[in-house]
Amino acid sequence: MAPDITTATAANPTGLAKACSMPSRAFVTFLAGNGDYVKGVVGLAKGLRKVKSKYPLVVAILPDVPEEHRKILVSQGCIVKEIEPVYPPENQTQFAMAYYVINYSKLRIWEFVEYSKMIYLDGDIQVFENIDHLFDLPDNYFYAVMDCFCEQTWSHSPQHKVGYCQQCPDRVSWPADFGPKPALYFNAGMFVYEPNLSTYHDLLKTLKVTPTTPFAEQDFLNMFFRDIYMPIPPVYNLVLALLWRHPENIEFDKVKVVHYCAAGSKPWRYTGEEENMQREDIKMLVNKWWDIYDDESLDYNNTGASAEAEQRNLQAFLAALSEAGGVPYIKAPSAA
Ligand SMILES: O=c1ccn([C@@H]2O[C@H](COP(=O)(O)OP(=O)(O)O)[C@@H](O)[C@H]2O)c(=O)[nH]1
Ligand SMILES: OC[C@H]1O[C@H](O[C@@H]2[C@@H](O)[C@H](O)[C@@H](O)[C@H](O)[C@@H]2O)[C@H](O)[C@@H](O)[C@H]1O
Ligand SMILES: [Mn+2]
Repeated sequence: MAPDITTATAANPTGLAKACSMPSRAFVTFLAGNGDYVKGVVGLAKGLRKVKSKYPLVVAILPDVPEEHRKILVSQGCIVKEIEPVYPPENQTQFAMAYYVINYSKLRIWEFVEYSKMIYLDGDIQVFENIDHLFDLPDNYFYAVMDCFCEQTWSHSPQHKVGYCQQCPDRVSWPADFGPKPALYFNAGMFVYEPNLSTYHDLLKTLKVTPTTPFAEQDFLNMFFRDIYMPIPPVYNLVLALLWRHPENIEFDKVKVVHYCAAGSKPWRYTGEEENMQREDIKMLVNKWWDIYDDESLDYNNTGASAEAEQRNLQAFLAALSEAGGVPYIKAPSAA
């Protein structure tokens, strides 16, 4: 019986991942608009290549991402998947940043069930050390790094008002008359998850009846996954504010993943004018991001990865064809 050869895609070049039920894994990020976040995604693609990750980068793009940006992403070896926007119920609240409304579209990545496990990374994240081992974390949990409530962006929240932060729960204890202490809360710029259709439909159904809140999909994901959320160390998602809010929680030299989410810290927009942006550690991290972005040796077409990928795909396809009773397949000697 010939294997069910599904449509070959960049992620599944021989269309055989399903037929061979290979557990496939990938990093995934999200890109919207025709602005400069595409630079963030290119930087991320090159950073993952620099750390020799075994897994591809999928980019979930909204329809408003222009063809020119899509071509750039494909030329950098990304697997580009267009998604439809997800809109929250009508907007009953002021988002911490007006553009956060588009971030609900991130929920579409639960539909990517051709992958058994994925690591989501914001486009303003850079991976400076290999984190492929996170794919081996036990299934059925939602792994992410705890956020911080100390920045002005949290001024709307009761915890900010009393000076409570989960990063240092003993500094100011949670007031008894505020009711139960809030559940641990993660930053949604990076998380390890398993795509799943029933979870996906449950997310969309629940969203329809959930009032919007200042941190948009991040608040929603924290509510939805609160029972299976498993905190992982901040080295996997350094929310920059921790450098000045909770330096005692950070071993700077051990940081593997940096999240350029503090105001003024997006490397491709960096001017150094905003608060904290003249710190030596911030300037060093912004330069490290640019070193990767500007490194042409990390471009997909310069790394031989593309030629290797083509050879691998051909071998896999011929093996499958042979298995399916097609042409006899004799493994070619490795070119190397
Ligand atoms: O105009 C935009 C705004 C956001 N994003 C994507 O949405 C993510 C979340 O937004 P952002 O990182 O700016 O939020 P922050 O982490 O800074 O709060 C970004 O990293 C991008 O991947 C995008 O592609 N275009
Ligand atoms: O749409 C809501 C966004 O909320 C989060 O960003 C915030 C949050 O981390 C605050 O705690 C920080 O103070 C702030 O700087 C930062 O921008 C996620 O990084 C982003 O991916 C996205 O979910
Ligand atoms: Mn971000």
